[in-house]
Amino acid sequence: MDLSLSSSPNLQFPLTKTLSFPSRFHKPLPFFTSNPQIYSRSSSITSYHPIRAQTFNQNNTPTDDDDGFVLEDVPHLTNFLPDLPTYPNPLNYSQAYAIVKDTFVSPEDVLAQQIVVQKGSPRGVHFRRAGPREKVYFKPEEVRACIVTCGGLCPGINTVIREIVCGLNYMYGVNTVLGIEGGYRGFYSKNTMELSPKVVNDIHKRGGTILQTSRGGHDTNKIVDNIQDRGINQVYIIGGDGTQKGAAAIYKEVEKRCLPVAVAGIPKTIDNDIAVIDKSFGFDTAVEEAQRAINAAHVEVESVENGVGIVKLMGRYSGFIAMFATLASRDVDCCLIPESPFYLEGQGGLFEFVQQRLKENGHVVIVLAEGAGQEYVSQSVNATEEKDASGNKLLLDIGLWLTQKIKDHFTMVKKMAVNLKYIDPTYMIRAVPSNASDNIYCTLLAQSAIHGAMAGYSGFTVGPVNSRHAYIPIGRVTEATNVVKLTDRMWARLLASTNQPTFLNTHE
Ligand SMILES: Nc1ncnc2c1ncn2[C@@H]1O[C@H](COP(=O)(O)OP(=O)(O)OP(=O)(O)O)[C@@H](O)[C@H]1O
Ligand SMILES: O=P(O)(O)OC[C@H]1O[C@](O)(CO)[C@@H](O)[C@@H]1O
Ligand SMILES: [Mg+2]
Repeated sequence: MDLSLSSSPNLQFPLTKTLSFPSRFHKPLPFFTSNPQIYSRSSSITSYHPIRAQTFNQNNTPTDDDDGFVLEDVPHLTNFLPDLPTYPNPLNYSQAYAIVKDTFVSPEDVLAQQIVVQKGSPRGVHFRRAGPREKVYFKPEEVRACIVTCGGLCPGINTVIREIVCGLNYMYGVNTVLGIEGGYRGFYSKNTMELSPKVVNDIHKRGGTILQTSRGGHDTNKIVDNIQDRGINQVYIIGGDGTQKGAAAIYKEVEKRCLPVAVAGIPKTIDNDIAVIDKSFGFDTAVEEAQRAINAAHVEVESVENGVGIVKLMGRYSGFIAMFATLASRDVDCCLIPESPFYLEGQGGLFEFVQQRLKENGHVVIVLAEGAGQEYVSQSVNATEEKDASGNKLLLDIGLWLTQKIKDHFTMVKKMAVNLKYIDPTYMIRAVPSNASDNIYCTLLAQSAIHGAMAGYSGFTVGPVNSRHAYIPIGRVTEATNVVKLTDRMWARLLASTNQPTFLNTHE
């Protein structure tokens, strides 16, 4: 199966033409489509359509033996700049790669989205494998890269920044990397920070982001104007689903203006709510850090009579942190997440369960994701819907609400004194530096993003798909939110571990 693109870095273009950086008012070239005989490509990365790859026989005639193989490919700069010159990859001369057997990823390497398949089933969706390519589309000395961090914090952001700066420098000899301060709006409202391996050397030991972050303030035109004005030709964008949507908009504008600018997204979200990728960086650290809060709750409630510990963890729409922290801890009696509605009163309800555990064990620990039961809180406090600067709904405090409900129920209805301890460690678990495994993960993400940008890919998000890193079209990761699927086995594993109610009974 020939997966080479007429527009991909397969050494198909002569190295003769040098391309000057177009001015901001450069007239856009007509949209370049790749050779339809070889491949058909979606012109939009935001509305996402899977594309079927076509196979060819030796006479270059299309054949029909692709077994349902679909490649969801990422854009390449040559889509709209077909004459971009290429250069040998500097990794050819890198000591680090001197004895590596296969330094370069074959253009034919792809990763399957589904690895559990049945005999005879279609081969399904694939993504381009991340990694260094034989030819690059940038001269190292001409690269002016920038990094921006947007959205909420997450352990590991500084590690990604460090590894982009060091990777660009040590692997590709790039000396100019600018830090955009304060998120998207920093492009047009702040000065940049010069980043060198020396500047970023030990930032991975700190939580947060040395570049600062923000919500809102995404003005695509102003951002791209600024990219042009500063002569930036590689943009590394670290952030969650909102940020990746912003990255897609930047890519579209760059494409419209026909700028030789690679736009690479690195997915960041403590909630692990980004689709397609195996998990997001910082998530494991957050789960580990959450253990400390759960442990504290357990110690507290074990040491008193009728102790009820409530721990609130992050997770707006996705209860992954709560689910994995519960599974890891084994001190948790009940885990409540946004995906699984619960109820308090009656048979199979939370009150009944709490009472039963108090009777059996003398204490109970409840972990809840911040997005759980929002409908109850908003009803009870009659709240108006407030949003943050990015348009995300501001959540009401389910932890406080539940604490009060349990207290009222047991003291007033059951005439039973309970000892309630409510712990809200939400910001603590995302402010810590990343742990060892997340640091390694961040390094791979950064290096994969660099290889992709240097190879001329653009408008992509990098991330692991079935443990191997892939270049994923941005639209593919933003079209849906990754949530806990109650019908998958993992939630069943949690229920089997805690033996908590499923809340599936119709409640009276
Ligand atoms: N649809 C969109 N188009 C362009 N920009 C967007 C869009 N949605 C969000 N953004 C921008 O992306 C940035 C970050 O968005 P947001 O605050 O939603 O965080 P996030 O990236 O989703 O991260 P997290 O949810 O993990 O905190 C903001 O600057 C916001 O303006
Ligand atoms: O208060 P902030 O910084 O806007 O962020 C809070 C939100 O960010 C997240 O951590 C996602 O980044 C959510 O879990 C949480 O609701
Ligand atoms: Mg988000």
